[in-house]
Amino acid sequence: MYTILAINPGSTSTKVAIYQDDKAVRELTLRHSTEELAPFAGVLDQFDFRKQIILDAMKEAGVTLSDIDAVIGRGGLIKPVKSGVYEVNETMIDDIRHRPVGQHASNLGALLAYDIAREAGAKAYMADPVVVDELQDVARITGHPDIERVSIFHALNQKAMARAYAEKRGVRYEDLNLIVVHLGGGISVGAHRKGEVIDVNNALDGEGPFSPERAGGLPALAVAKWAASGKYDIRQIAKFINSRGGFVAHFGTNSAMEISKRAEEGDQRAALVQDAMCYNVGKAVGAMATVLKGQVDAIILTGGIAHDKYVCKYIGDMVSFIAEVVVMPGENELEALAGNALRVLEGKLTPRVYE
Ligand SMILES: Nc1ncnc2c1ncn2[C@@H]1O[C@H](COP(=O)(O)OP(=O)(O)OP(=O)(O)O)[C@@H](O)[C@H]1O
Ligand SMILES: CCCC(=O)O
Repeated sequence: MYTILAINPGSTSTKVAIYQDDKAVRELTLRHSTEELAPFAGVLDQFDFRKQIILDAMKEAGVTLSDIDAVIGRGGLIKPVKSGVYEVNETMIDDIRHRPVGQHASNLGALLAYDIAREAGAKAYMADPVVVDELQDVARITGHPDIERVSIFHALNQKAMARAYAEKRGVRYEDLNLIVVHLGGGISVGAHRKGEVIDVNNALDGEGPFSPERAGGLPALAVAKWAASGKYDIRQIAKFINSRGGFVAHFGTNSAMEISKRAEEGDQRAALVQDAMCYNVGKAVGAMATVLKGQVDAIILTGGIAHDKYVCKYIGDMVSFIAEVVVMPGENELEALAGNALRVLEGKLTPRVYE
């Protein structure tokens, strides 16, 4: 029997699981409020804070470091890579520490996995990091040659949910066209054509719908004027876009659950902004339906906010004319991570090498 530690640092949460073969013996989701994360200047400064949560979860489960056979983390902003499982190596750690493509909680996934695996004398892996890149060429081009679109999205959960949906229907993921909408701290809407995400909004850097923490697409000239105003430096502007935008900017909270509650209780501003988020998601789904030329087998709504019936109905009302809307709330990330590590340990899968 193999013992696997799976680590998923999300933008608003830390999720940890301990698996013995394919059975979860402990699963923990700890949500982090905007105030709790505010003292940390950058994501990497949260290393000790997040590591302690993981060590506590292990202690509660009665699992010691020497029990661990593999550690697998949700991976971060490294160079664009193919979908798959990667062994965490020094090159990857060096890129995350010194040349990250940006700030994202999942940057901690590989670092924490590597650190804990080293202490446990085991190997560390990551699977389907947020930089999985399967964009079709035409989707990379923008209206200026200096700026190319890049693929940054919830690759692990989007693919895990798409595969789970295909399995439920008794077909192969590679035989379906799907639009997968991840509704989390960030929101990504991906066009999956026969197993490849040929277009998706860069969910971190100001594309697509706004979300609890991200500003989403903003008018470019307005942002340029903001930058030229001298009121903010580039780090502050980056934060407005990718961690202190959306609900955080409007209301000071990253909790979609709280905004939903406020809207239900009659707060009209909360209701309008919540509707605007849903409206933008609906529009993004419409765009991805055209990417798939209308040949869409299903639209999958997933992530933490997909628990919210109002949000799912709003989006569903806008897009159900395209295809069946399937709600798969939460995420399959820990299970997907642990399953990948198990296949490596059993010798059924050879991890890719990050260069
Ligand atoms: N039952 C629920 N109803 C409504 N919203 C919910 C519910 N549960 C969680 N959420 C909201 O979902 C959001 C977090 O979703 P999720 O856990 O998928 O994100 P994350 O993993 O922290 O970040 P990301 O997925 O962007 O990496 C929060 O805003 C939270 O308030
Ligand atoms: C997964 C990267 C995008 C985001 O968190 O918004």
